[in-house]
Amino acid sequence: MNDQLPVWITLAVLVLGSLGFVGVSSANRRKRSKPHDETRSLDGASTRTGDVLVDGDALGEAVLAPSGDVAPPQTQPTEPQADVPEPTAGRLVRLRDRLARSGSPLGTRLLAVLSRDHLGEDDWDELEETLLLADVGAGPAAELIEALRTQVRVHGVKDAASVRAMLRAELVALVDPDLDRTLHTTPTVHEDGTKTPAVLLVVGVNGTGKTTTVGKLTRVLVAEGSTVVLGAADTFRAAAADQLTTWGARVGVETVRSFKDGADPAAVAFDTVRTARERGVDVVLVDTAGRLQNKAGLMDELGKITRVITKEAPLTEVLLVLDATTGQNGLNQARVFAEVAGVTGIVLTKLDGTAKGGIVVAVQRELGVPVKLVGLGEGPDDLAPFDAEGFVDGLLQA
Ligand SMILES: Nc1nc2c(ncn2[C@@H]2O[C@H](COP(=O)(O)OP(=O)(O)OP(=O)(O)O)[C@@H](O)[C@H]2O)c(=O)[nH]1
Repeated sequence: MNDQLPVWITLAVLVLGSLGFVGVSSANRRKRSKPHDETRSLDGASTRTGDVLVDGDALGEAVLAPSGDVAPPQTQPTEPQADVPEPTAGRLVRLRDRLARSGSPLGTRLLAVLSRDHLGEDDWDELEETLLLADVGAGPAAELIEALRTQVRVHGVKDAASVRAMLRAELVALVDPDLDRTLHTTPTVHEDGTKTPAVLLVVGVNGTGKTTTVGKLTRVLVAEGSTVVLGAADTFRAAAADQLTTWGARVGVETVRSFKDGADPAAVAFDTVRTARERGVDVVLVDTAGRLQNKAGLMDELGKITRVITKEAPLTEVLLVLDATTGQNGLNQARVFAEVAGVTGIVLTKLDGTAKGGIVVAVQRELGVPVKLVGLGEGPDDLAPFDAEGFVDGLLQA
């Protein structure tokens, strides 16, 4: 036995040593994983966050209301500021490249016909057809043809440069440079120094690009020096809130959201605006679900969201997001939203994916609301403030 003592001692040391190693290693793992398991919410309350919450496991019980369908909205902590968004000036110039890639653009075809030596009835018909195919709409197309006919009668068709100048002037008039396209994002600062945030509600049919637009617009506002809070009131599609949170986190902006599927979107919207007020934030952007079940349902949902928001702060903009590639079909759906939501501006997305730039004109005419922003791609900074001259130059130079 005594002979074997050193062997036993050596074995005991080895076993204890390896146990010790495992213990330290686990402790380190726990330490490393702690930030994922527990962080502070905007309210300073300790909540568990991270991948687990996104997966929506039993953790929900810790952060959701114990009973009832409506979950209290949660604020999602953000990662350190990572991106520096591009300035917005000059972004519309990209339209030219994007249109050039979309094949047989409107401007090129119009110029080709107008540059012919003697314009006969067939040529005018061809011009009108080109405008209709580009979704300009029957009324505006007829108006433009009439104006061009008058110009040609008075001045004649001369060199390419004057044809282009004539077409440019008439297209700019059609798109209407006098419409007020200001995006109202300025908060109201009161005498006592408190602030009422500007509140922008973003509505539209699903898949048109609402969440992406809110994300891109957040970047624009951050680049301009505003503080922003996002509200994920699209509680219909769980991934929409995750998507929005990611957009915000990339520029250090926080998102108010619920972790319960189908939670009341109005509750999320209300909490977002209240959070923004309490924190003295400049702008609130509220993303909504695009369910167009029926007009009454939509009216109920958007009506309720609007009512609860306005208890905290007036709505400064209701932006209708419209997919430029859906043409007349999209317009019909947009009309329903415009009727129920009191739309103040249009965001025309996916303009990069269509040669039919004429939809800008049709949309403004049909809805009586100006296009304020255009989406020119899927990139984070592919959102441009819209102006008539820049847009027409894009069409004609493509
Ligand atoms: N090419 C292009 N794609 C865009 C543009 N804007 C959005 N998209 C894409 O359109 C798709 C739908 O965008 P979302 O932002 O999820 O649309 P949504 O309206 O929020 O959809 P729901 O949440 O289902 O209502 C995504 O793949 C976006 O990348 C744009 O201007 N150009």
